[in-house]
Amino acid sequence: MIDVRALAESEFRSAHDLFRRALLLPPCKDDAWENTRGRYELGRVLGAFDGGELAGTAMATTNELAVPGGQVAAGAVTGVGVRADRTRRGVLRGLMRAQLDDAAKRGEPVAMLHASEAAIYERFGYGLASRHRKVELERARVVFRDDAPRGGQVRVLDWEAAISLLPEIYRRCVVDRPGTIGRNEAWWSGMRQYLGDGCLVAVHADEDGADDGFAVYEPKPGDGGTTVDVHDLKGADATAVAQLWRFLLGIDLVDRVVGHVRPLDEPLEWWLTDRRRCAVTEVADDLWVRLVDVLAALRARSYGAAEPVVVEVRDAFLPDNEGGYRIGPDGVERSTAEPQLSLDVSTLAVLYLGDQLPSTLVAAGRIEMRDPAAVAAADRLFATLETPWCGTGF
Ligand SMILES: CC(=O)SCCNC(=O)CCNC(=O)[C@H](O)C(C)(C)COP(=O)(O)OP(=O)(O)OC[C@H]1O[C@@H](n2cnc3c(N)ncnc32)[C@H](O)[C@@H]1OP(=O)(O)O
Repeated sequence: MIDVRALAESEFRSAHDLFRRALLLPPCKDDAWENTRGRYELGRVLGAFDGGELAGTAMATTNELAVPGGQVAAGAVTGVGVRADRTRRGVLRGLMRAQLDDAAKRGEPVAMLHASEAAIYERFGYGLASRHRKVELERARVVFRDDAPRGGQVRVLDWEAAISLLPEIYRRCVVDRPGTIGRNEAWWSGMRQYLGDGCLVAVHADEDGADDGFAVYEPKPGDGGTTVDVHDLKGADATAVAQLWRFLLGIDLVDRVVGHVRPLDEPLEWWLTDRRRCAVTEVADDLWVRLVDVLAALRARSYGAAEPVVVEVRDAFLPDNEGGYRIGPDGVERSTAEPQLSLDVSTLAVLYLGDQLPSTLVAAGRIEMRDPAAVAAADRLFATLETPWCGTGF
């Protein structure tokens, strides 16, 4: 019999260590715990007990998610782990049940996570809502085109000097793109701990001297030359982002620059005279999203101009969501009209931020098409200008 309850603060560290062991990592050291404990929110850290012993844990932190045309309250789910000697007997299922029920009680329409494995979370209604890519560039062979955006100034700071600036730049400049989430103080101190001491920060200021972008990067010497790993690069506009890349690709003695967790639509290759110098070496899962309250979640985003479409949603894990929804540019309502499209709630999550169009998921067999005319309308409703991207680990 598995019992799930919210843990007391005094139990957080053992939950964290259990999570780390599940990820095959050693227990947390005292100083690292000091930087980590702030992420644990009382009431949102769950423990699953089997025979009175802690067998698994999952937590969520209160956050917001940018969706097309707006923001929605979203719990950021993390710290999910089950003891290796207690797996495959329903511990995670019990934790997911308690966590999604709690999110519903809090009135949080969306839950989100980064998944360790792609096969775990769909059964609980999560769908892959955004993806990111990795890019690798040989510095000596990169030349920026004359028409690539240019302007402002980049200055280099060490982490201690930069940390007072970055949260504010992030808050002001990185807001609209679907998939963006908030970064609180605890997140930034966790980031500091995660990064090595060799990390540096480049800050971009626009023509008026206002800071509007930053890159956190780490030069790493190795046998094949020196690589700069770009861990985090965000900017208010294309000029800030292009200028930061120009800076990183211009650092002396560097052989290779690797951008991790970059948005799929970043136009880096289009800024170069030879686009093949920017090698995309990986496209991977970014954010998984769960629509906890389908009506509220659908209402939180905007839609393109098209005829409304009636969509039937199936949701075995949270059956209150099941039924028809009329989705149109003027809003979303529950509907008892004959559905034109039918899909699982996890597939709706794939559409939610605009990463995939309905027509793609019809072709994939993930959406049942009852009225073919509805597919083109659904594409126009769900399409977004920017590709979704979270780019924030948690
Ligand atoms: C957001 C994050 O924190 S991601 C990090 C997730 N944690 C990890 O990857 C750490 C290592 N793994 C673990 O701790 C565990 O194996 C977990 C958390 C992935 C799964 O926990 P369990 O208690 O074994 O899962 P549980 O027994 O409740 O299984 C529920 C269902 O998921 C399936 N499942 C569980 N783990 C996996 C997996 N890794 N791959 C595929 N299916 C899985 C089970 O087969 C079961 O399927 P069913 O619904 O068809 O019966």
